Amino acid sequence: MTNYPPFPTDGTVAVQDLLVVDYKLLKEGDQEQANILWEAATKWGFWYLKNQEAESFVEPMFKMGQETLSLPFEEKMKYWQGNKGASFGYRAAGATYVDVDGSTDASEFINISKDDAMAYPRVVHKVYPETVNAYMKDTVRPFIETCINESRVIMKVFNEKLGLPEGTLLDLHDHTKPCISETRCIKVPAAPKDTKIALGQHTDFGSLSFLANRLGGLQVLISDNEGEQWKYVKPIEGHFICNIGDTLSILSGGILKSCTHRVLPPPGPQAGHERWSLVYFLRPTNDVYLEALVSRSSLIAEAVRNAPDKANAFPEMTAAQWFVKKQSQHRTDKDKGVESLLASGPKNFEGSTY
Ligand SMILES: O=C(O)CCC(=O)C(=O)O
Ligand SMILES: [Fe+2]
Repeated sequence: MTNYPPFPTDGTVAVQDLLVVDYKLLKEGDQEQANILWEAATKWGFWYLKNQEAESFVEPMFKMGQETLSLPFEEKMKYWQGNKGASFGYRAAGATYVDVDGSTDASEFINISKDDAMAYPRVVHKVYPETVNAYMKDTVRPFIETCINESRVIMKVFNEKLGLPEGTLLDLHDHTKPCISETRCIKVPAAPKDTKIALGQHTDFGSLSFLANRLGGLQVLISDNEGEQWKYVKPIEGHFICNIGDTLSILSGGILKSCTHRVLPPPGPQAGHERWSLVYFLRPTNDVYLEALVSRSSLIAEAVRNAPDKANAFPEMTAAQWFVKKQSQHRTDKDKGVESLLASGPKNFEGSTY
């Protein structure tokens, strides 16, 4: 991919240093790495994963994303994710509000379901553009499979540290069952006009996210003695940026942290470059009921006892139902049909006026 200018490390922007977990050692059972992972996941919910095994698929995944998102708008809208809570397929930039003043995001996605990639050419949920299908067997599927394998190593550590019966978290994320896990390739156009926020603040819905980005822009909301502060996360080549999402935080009674984050246009000398990022979102199987696993771990039971406000905040529905609810929030295209969106054209979706 392009040779980008460096991420600014001269103190002009606030940067959050994340702990680095060595995947290779973690997989071999190294206790020190397990402790680093646990510290990162319980304090901040974000960490770098080095020596991860999916790196050879990252560039081809970006190529797939570039070929797909450079298709004409009308063509991409044939694969629209819709506005009824589904996620798989194409999502135009500007689909969500990022501020109460009505400004919208500037990120365009192609989302590919884990179930569809695994079953390809059989269709489980959705059909995709030819530019995706051409990469399905040699790139998309092995990328997802590698992320799943890595998630299993990480989940085993969490399972043990949380004192859960063996295999509990793996069962709740059984990759052979239907679920809403997906991979996402994201484009933010070069210097979107006046855009201050490329992707609005959010927590990830699912359990674990594996993110590869080349340019800065990702910010995490950190609370410390000085209060709350947005800090950039510096992309490091070959490293995934991993984070905990809401469902794993709920299941663990809040012990594992789901950290709020957002994306700004790239900072400093990186400004004005088109920004690409890639994520695999590992989510629970559809039927998992979202509540803390208090009856299976005394540690989780204690955490919930100590934070009763959190205990009352459980969604009281399954992962699949809650996802539909979350996906429907803050949408700009709520009541619009595909015809009216096509008639407005992509201009309405480019950049924001915030
Ligand atoms: O593009 C990034 O760096 C982060 C994307 C993200 O947070 C998301 O898609 O949920
Ligand atoms: Fe996110």
